Amino acid sequence: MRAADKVLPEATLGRLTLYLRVLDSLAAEGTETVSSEVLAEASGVNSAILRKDLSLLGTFGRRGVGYEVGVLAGFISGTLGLDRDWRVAIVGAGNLGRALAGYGGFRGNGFRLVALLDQSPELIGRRFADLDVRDAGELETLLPADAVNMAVLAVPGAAAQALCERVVAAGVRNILNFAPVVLQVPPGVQVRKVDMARELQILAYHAGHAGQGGPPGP
Ligand SMILES: NC(=O)c1ccc[n+]([C@@H]2O[C@H](COP(=O)([O-])OP(=O)(O)OC[C@H]3O[C@@H](n4cnc5c(N)ncnc54)[C@H](O)[C@@H]3O)[C@@H](O)[C@H]2O)c1
Repeated sequence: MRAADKVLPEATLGRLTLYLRVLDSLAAEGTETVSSEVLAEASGVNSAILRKDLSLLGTFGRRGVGYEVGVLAGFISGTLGLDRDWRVAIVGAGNLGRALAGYGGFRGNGFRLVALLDQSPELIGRRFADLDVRDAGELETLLPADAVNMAVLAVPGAAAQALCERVVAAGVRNILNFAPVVLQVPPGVQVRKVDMARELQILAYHAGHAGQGGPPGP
C-alpha cells in the first residue's frame, strides 16, 4: 500500500489544506524551497507536527535544503485528490448559493462549478456567475448529465434531508452541507457540514473566557 492510500486522520487532512495554501502562495512568489520551520510558521502549525504530517504521506524534506515547494504542493494535491476532476453542483440559488457560485476561489483547486439549481420559478432561468439556474425538480437527470460528483446544499434546513436523498439517488457521493441540520446518508456517502453559527459560538466561548464581550443580553 502506498502512503497516500492510507486514510489520514482528519486533523492531518485539515492541516494539509493549510500547508497547500501556503505552498501555493510561495510558488506564486517564485520560491523554490522552504524549510519545515518557515512552512509551519506560515501555516500556524508547530513544526514537529508538520514534519509528522508530511512523514505520514511518505515525503521528507532534505536536511539543510527543506522541501521543494512545487513537488510538495503536487504531492499534497494528489493526496487530497485535487488532481481529479471534481464537478460541483450548488443546490439552492438563494443568498448563500449565489455568493458561493460567485466565489472565484471555489472554482480553482481542481473544482469545477458545473450546475446551479433551485426550485423557485423566480430563479430558474436566471444567470449568476456564468451559470443558468436550472430546475431542481429535474436534478435526477441534470446531475448525471453534467457528471456531477460533488453537491453543495444551500437550501433551508427543512428541505435539506429530502434533497440530500435525491442527490444521493442521482449518484452523487460527496456532499457539502450548509443547511443547519445533520443529514442522514447511506454508507459510502461523505458529508461535510459548514456551520458558521457553531464557529461563532465557540469563538464567543473563548472570547468570554478571555474577559471579552459585552454584558449578557436580555
Ligand atoms: N453554514 C453556514 O455557515 C451558513 C451561512 C448562511 C446560511 N446558511 C444556511 O444556508 C441555507 C441557505 O441560506 P440562504 O440565506 O441562501 O437562504 P435563501 O432563502 O436565500 O435561499 C434558499 C434557496 O433554496 C431554495 N430551495 C428551497 N427548497 C429547495 C429545494 N427543495 N430544492 C431546490 N431549492 C430549494 C429556495 O428557493 C431559495 O432560493 C440555509 O439553510 C441557511 O440556514 C448556512
